Amino acid sequence: MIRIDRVSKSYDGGETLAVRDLSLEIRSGEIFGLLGPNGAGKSTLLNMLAGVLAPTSGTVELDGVDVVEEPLAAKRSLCFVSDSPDHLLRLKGHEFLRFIADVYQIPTEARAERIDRLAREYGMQDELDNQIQSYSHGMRQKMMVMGALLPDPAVWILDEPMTGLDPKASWLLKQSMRAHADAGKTVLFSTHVLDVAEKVVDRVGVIAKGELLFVGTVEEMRAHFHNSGSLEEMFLELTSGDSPFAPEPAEDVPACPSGAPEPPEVR
Ligand SMILES: Nc1ncnc2c1ncn2[C@@H]1O[C@H](COP(=O)(O)OP(=O)(O)OP(=O)(O)O)[C@@H](O)[C@H]1O
Repeated sequence: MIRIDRVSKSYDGGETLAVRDLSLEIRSGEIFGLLGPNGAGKSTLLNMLAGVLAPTSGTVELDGVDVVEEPLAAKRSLCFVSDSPDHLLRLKGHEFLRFIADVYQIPTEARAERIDRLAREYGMQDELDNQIQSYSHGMRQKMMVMGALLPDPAVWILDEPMTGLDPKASWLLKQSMRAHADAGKTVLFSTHVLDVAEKVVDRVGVIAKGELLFVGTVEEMRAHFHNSGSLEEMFLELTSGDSPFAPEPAEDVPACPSGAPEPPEVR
């Protein structure tokens, strides 16, 4: 489970407020999709959850462990795929995966079998002896995803994980996400690919200008908007400047359209 309590993050000495007083709980056993336009604050939020960035204020807990107060314990319970798969580029594929296995103390007997299985699944068997810097963008992304799948931690945080993956790898990743959540673990990912999100998520959160505008299932979103259309249509409606949910509304704009039922959680 991920608990985010009144988290804010500013950059440039407070000039840019990337995440604003955001609270959210993501449950064990669910796949949660974080959606939002460019610059909405998704990566900033995910980096704070992963302990890469410190919040300016507020707290984050992973399975009850505070990410700032107990960084090592928190990191042990999570794997993070960032949106720039450019880490440890000089390592060869198998060195990178062994490094991950060491960090997460995966027993020797299990690691060879898991690395072999992941490499076969993602079609990377012939690449493991090559340096990651020689990989294409999609191959780097596959390697980062394999690194996240290897330790099987309680929480997966994936920042735009489908970007650059070929259809088979993308399908495999979706299957793995479902299996992970069905095993009672937590999967949080951000994406711009709304038709993928619609198929895979249990709940979505829509963020714009650092604020959460909606949290709920796609069905709840449809009921709220009286819309039988796609997630994409509702997303565009929700994040358009005209939306009553758009951040920083004029003071006389109501929080909900009149006559519309209250959504499960609208912020
Ligand atoms: N290192 C940084 N220094 C200053 N401002 C930053 C930094 N990183 C992000 N920002 C700003 O914070 C805001 C949120 O950016 P963030 O990268 O979190 O958005 P995002 O939703 O992930 O965007 P995208 O979908 O384009 O990846 C933006 O206004 C961005 O310009």
